[in-house]
Amino acid sequence: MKSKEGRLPTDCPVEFSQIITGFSEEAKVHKQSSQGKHVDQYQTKSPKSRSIRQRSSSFVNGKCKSKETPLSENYGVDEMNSKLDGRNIGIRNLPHQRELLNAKNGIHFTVMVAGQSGLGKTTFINSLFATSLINDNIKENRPIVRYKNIIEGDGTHLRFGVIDTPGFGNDMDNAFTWRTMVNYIDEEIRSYIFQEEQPDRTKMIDDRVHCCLYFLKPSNKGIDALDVLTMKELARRVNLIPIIAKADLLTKHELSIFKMEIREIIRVQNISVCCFFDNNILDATKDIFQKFPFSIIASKEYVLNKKGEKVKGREYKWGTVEIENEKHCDFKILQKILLDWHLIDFVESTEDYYEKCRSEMLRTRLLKARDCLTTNTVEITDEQRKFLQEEMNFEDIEENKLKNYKCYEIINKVIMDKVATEWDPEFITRQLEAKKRFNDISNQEILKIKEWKKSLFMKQENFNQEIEELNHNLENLQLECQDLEYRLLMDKSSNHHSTDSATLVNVHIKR
Ligand SMILES: Nc1nc2c(ncn2[C@@H]2O[C@H](COP(=O)(O)OP(=O)(O)OP(=O)(O)O)[C@@H](O)[C@H]2O)c(=O)[nH]1
Repeated sequence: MKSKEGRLPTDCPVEFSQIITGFSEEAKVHKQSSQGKHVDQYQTKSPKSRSIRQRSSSFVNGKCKSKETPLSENYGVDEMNSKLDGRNIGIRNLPHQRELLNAKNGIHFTVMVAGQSGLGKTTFINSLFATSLINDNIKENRPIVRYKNIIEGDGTHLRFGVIDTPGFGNDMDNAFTWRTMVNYIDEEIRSYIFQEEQPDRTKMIDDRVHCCLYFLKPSNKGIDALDVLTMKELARRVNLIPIIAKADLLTKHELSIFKMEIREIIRVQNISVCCFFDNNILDATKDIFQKFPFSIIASKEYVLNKKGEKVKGREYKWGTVEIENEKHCDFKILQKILLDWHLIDFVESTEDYYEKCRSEMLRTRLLKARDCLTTNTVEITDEQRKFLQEEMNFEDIEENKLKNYKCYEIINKVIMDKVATEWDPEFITRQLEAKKRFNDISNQEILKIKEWKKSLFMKQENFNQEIEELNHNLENLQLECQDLEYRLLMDKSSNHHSTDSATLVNVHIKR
């Protein structure tokens, strides 16, 4: 085995090769059989490799199709199988061909580690891959950090990616912290959909997340609301595996009570965790379900166990815990699930989810193209408008057949990225909050204006009253004036009259 790319030291994969023994042994089988010698897939020397092979081909889309029965028996077409040059041909050989194809193409597997800061995500990943993939001394100050590596062996390769979410939940306001992870998962799916539309698909980058390990605080006080909300959102998009971190901080009794509590919260909150462990599958995995949620102890230190062996673990005054001891924690079983038993299931189920997203996305692009005719949110040319009006039938989009591609061309990645931002719950909530704040402020201002108007009206009324009083006074004064004038006239006229009569008297006397 050799390693390229990433930070994995070249000597480390020796341990890693032990972890993925099944993977490399399968690769050996592929090599031998491709050289012309038939190797019965159910008769390989390693019983472990045999069980892996049986399980891998048993699971399709997360459901059990057939357990150990060869495909040909299922279909009753044994007669269709014949031998040519010592090699099986026909339907019996199809699963083998499929495995050859997988080995040739290699497997992409990306796991995200989420959960609140300081729960041992980095330590766990380094323990899981038995290497220092993530350098915990130089932690990057970004919410999402991606680590990539390739393990090659016997003609096949496993490209694995790890997405770390350092510092999750450290913000003052964590209401939308989960969006960073969810946006990342959505963006990778969206990017892959658009990459598939490119003419050259050989250089496609597949960064889709296949599984998310969610680290829960070891406590006997339930789960934080932030964890419940984040798990709910993640579980809608990815295979979610909740795990109890730092299980060495709980006693056996506390751990079993906490496990029951988590199971109950997950049930009540309707969080759809990874479905490979449900009860319609093999007994071995049924047993795994009893262990769910897995309790993990991680460590980068080596300690001496009771037998004096050097093992990865943690040392306490009361004793030593070994991370790979199944009696101490579920580390080993989780490692087998991730890198061995269910590796193919994770990839297959992600493909299923991807297909749903892809068809949903294409449908959305058609609807968005239809909206171009009624709204002007997307700028289109006159020619495009004419095409949408005359050539497209938006009532029955299936009828348009290949004409739909013109709509996909109009509603491109740039537009869909904008749509994704507009549909972002954080954006919508912030927008609603801003609208509410605006309404509150404008209501307050309207109230102020109303009061101001009211006081103006009152003032105006007072002024009017004053004016009325003044007018009234004026009128009275005018009346008084008139009266006085009249009296004056009267006085004058009476004086005049008396003067006239006095003059008359004088005239008479003179005569
Ligand atoms: N007791 C105990 N301590 C652990 C365990 N796993 C990790 N630690 C310790 O917890 C501390 C934090 O571990 P990290 O791996 O850096 O935690 P993290 O989740 O990656 O932290 P962030 O990157 O800040 O999100 C380190 O001192 C580890 O040694 C465990 O299983 N048990």
